[in-house]
Amino acid sequence: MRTSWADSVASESSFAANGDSRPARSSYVPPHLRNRPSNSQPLAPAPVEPARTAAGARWGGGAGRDAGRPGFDGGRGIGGGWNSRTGGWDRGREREANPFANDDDAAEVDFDGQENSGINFDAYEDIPVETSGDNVPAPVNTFAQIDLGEALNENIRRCKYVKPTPVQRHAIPISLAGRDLMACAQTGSGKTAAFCFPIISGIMRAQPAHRQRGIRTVYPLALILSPTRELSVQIHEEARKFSYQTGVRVVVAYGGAPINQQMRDLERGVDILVATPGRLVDLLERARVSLQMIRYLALDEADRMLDMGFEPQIRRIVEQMDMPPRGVRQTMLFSATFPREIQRMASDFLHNYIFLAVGRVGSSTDLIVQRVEFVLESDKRSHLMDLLHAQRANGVSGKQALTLVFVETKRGADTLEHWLCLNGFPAITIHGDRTQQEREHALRSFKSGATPILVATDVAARGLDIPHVAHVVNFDLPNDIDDYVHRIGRTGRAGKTGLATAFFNESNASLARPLVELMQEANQEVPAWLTRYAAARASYGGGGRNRRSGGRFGGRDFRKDKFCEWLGGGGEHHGGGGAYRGGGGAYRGASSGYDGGNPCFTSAWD
Ligand SMILES: Nc1ncnc2c1ncn2[C@@H]1O[C@H](COP(=O)(O)OP(=O)(O)OP(=O)(O)O)[C@@H](O)[C@H]1O
Repeated sequence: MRTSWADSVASESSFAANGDSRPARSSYVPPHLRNRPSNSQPLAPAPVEPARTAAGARWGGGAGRDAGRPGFDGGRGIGGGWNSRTGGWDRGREREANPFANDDDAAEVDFDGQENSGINFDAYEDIPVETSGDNVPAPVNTFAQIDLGEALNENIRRCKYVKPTPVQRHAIPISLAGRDLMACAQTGSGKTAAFCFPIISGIMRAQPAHRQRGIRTVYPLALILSPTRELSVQIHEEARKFSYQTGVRVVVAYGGAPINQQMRDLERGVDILVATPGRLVDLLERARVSLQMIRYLALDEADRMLDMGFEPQIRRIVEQMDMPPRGVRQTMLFSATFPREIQRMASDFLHNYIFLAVGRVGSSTDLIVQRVEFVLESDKRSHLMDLLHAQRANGVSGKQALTLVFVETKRGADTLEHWLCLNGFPAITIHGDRTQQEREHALRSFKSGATPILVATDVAARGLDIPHVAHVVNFDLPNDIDDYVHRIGRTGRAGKTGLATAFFNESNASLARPLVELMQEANQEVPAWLTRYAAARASYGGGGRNRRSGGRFGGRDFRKDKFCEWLGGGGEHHGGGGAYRGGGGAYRGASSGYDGGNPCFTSAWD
């Protein structure tokens, strides 16, 4: 049980905001069950009807993009007529809570004095985009150019999305054409919608599938996997907005929350299942979920999902259960980073896929001012204090801007939080030793501004879309440059600007070189002392662990490297002998061979 001052302040303010005098812990409701109408009945198990979501009237027949995939009923082709679908919610459409209901409340939170320049996707206009693969569908410029269906278009309007972001402009037509996709695009650039829109629209337009019947087993049509519970909750919330009143039902399942509740929710019908791998395996083993009907598989933060920690679970889910094989299902992998080794492994899951790279690695970093300061371990706390004081002094009415502080260990997070609170800075932590309730409470308290400093381990590094984060501090730098990219990407999202400060010392020497290169690519000012560190490292041949996932771009299709190897010219690309590849010149020089004369791949510049 948390007892810190910050917690009590945050909990009090959140109770007050809810007009609720009961303590949150005793009234805990999992996030996916919130926002239901207050008079909704307790969730009694609904009559089990596994085929229900497929049974309603769906789109009329016609040749669809899935037509070529065995096992799929035909859907309407793109541009076909749209009818009202009454599948997922046909027995209780009136009970579908409005997922936009809380948006106005959120807008009322007073973030005066914090950076909020509004959505400015023009900032991404001149971002280079590269695609490779066979017959790449052309990008679109507007949502109107894509026939997503009126209900989904209405939700796009409700989300206030005026035009698609670069990754959406390219990825949506690719996915709507039924192609497998590996997409690498900057943090905060709208990847969630890029995979959700085609899935929702595809389910809406397809003929009802003949689903299996099981006693209590459900048969989702789409599976979205993400590495953390909070990210799954966030994707679920987004997907519910996108699918509001479309008849497509989205359910979330993640660890740390009561499984019985999640099973009851699943029994009410599921078209799209958003899940963390561990909880999904549990549900599969209990035969509560079957993957037999999966048409769409999306892995968010795909490089993380396929790294050593998660790979066995993902292989089990995708290859060893009852999911249709690649080529039959459609598979979409998304991340801001895609190391080459992971791409190679990921290709096991894909069929004749298109690789899409939008911008540089972490290239939202043009919007994020990156600073690196040399700070000895023993000076870190006082240095942080200086930053926070300065920030408070600069904020309107002395308010603390939302600041996310990354540390390496869970223990480190707790001690830093305690110390900050003792020194008058309201802080709260999120890490793997906290209960799920504590984790969700911490996020809510931070998002609302009640506790403006969140001390986090890498559990909060990926995917979380927290508006108004003004400053990310890498109190402890990560060992891997890709982790740095994701961490700083918690600010400077959706076209806004942000600030990222890193405390660097001897113990981070292995990161010097990739950090310098990343900063140079993002037109950041690199301190001379850091360049010297990087040069010293290079002369030792160090930095092998931190192979960047691409040079100028968010990623580089590893198939092209393979092609160059075959031509006998691959050495340069790999920085031979395991040394960090890139260093600017060698890599960039090699990229001329990358674009030209490759008979296997088309390459489109945007
Ligand atoms: N077309 C759009 N117009 C306006 N806002 C958008 C658009 N698409 C997405 N957004 C908003 O941009 C923000 C970032 O989107 P999202 O979380 O999907 O980014 P991401 O690319 O998945 O980031 P990360 O790599 O950190 O996971 C969200 O608040 C989302 O609502």
